[in-house]
Amino acid sequence: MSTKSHKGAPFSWSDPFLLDDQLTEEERMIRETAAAFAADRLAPRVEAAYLNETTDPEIFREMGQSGLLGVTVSDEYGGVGASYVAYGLVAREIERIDSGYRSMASVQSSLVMYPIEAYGSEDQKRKFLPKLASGEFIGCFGLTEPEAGSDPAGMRTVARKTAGGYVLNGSKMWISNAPIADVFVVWAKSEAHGGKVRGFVLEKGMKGLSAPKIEGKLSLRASITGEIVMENVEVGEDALLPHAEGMGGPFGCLNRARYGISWGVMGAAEDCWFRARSYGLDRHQFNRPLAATQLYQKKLADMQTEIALGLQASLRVGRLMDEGKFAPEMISIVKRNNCGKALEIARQARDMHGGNGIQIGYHVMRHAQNLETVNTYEGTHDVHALILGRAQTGLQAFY
Ligand SMILES: Cc1cc2nc3c(=O)[nH]c(=O)nc-3n(C[C@H](O)[C@H](O)[C@H](O)COP(=O)(O)OP(=O)(O)OC[C@H]3O[C@@H](n4cnc5c(N)ncnc54)[C@H](O)[C@@H]3O)c2cc1C
Repeated sequence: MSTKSHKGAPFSWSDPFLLDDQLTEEERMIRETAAAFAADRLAPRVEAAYLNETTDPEIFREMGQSGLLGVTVSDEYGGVGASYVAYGLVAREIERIDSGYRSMASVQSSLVMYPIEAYGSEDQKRKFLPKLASGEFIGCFGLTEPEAGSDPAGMRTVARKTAGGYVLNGSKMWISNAPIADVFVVWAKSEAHGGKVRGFVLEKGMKGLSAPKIEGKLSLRASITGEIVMENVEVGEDALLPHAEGMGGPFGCLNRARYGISWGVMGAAEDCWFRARSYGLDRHQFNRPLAATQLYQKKLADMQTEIALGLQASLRVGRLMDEGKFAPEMISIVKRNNCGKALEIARQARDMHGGNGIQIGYHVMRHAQNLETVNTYEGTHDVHALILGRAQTGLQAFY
């Protein structure tokens, strides 16, 4: 008998395409754990952290205890061994509270644990991964430099060969978690490998290694950012990530983080959308709720549409990643689209809150400020357009 209904089903305004039904039991459980963690542990902290520009390192241990770090990393090394879709769902729930908290977790999972698992030696995996998964160690990822942002291949950090290993010199800029990090995954041009980019795992306390905080950010204020300064940092051969050579190494990590961001920003956008809807129902002007006006409803409809489409697209890319069938350009589509749309939604929600929208207690302006960074880091909105333009024309328009 056909199961097709001609009557249609009830419409769920907050989950229009029934995303929840497309998840496995395990994915739903992980999402619920992340949502409870975000509500209980992150939401109560975020206003003070943002206003005072402070990052509590304890959050990493709390995330670790809740199984939110290294979601895709094998359980043999302390990770959760779950799907990329589960990882995306965690990012969405954390970023519903703040993009800074999601940045802290993304860096740890995709930019530090992933390269150690994918490119590291067995010794490196055993030494670092379990402690990164538990949050005992905090990690950071140093690719960007003062003179090399969108074009990381222009980096100046060098690794020179010594008798027992390497000596590193250079500086990295805009590095999330750096001032509080124990483990530094840094990328340098290695003279011993024909100038090819290689990854190194440095540890806090090494002579010549420092990570000063960058002060005065007006965005991502709950997530600490710093420089990494390397002045004749001597490391043994065991600091080299043996299985990555060339820009494919850092880009492999960035693909994972960018994918997670595409889900994360939809969480921030959903928070803005839900708040704008509630505000419009409560707030009366001209003797009726704001939400009763056509313009207000049109804005809510735009938010709902973009979020529903963005989440479906990220889910599709996540499933393809889990099947090993993704291409990096797919990630450019969802990173670029979802960040741009989330930023527009947050700005719109700020406007819909009127004067209250600029207050910390209404949250929407904090999301908008944060999303300015998220639209820029991990490949700017325009640089992802160039990646997609190249893929369809065969013409490189970067220079
Ligand atoms: C808060 C924060 C946290 C960060 N965390 C990290 C981290 O943990 N690790 C890390 O390695 N990096 C990190 N970054 C760095 C981030 O990835 C870079 O800022 C980003 O890649 C852009 O580089 P840039 O700032 O040098 O800008 P630029 O590359 O100088 O770009 C400036 C503008 O020029 C445009 N542009 C650049 N090239 C072209 C082109 N060919 N054609 C047209 N337009 C172009 C860009 O789109 C942008 O609008 C972080 C940044 C911030 C702000």
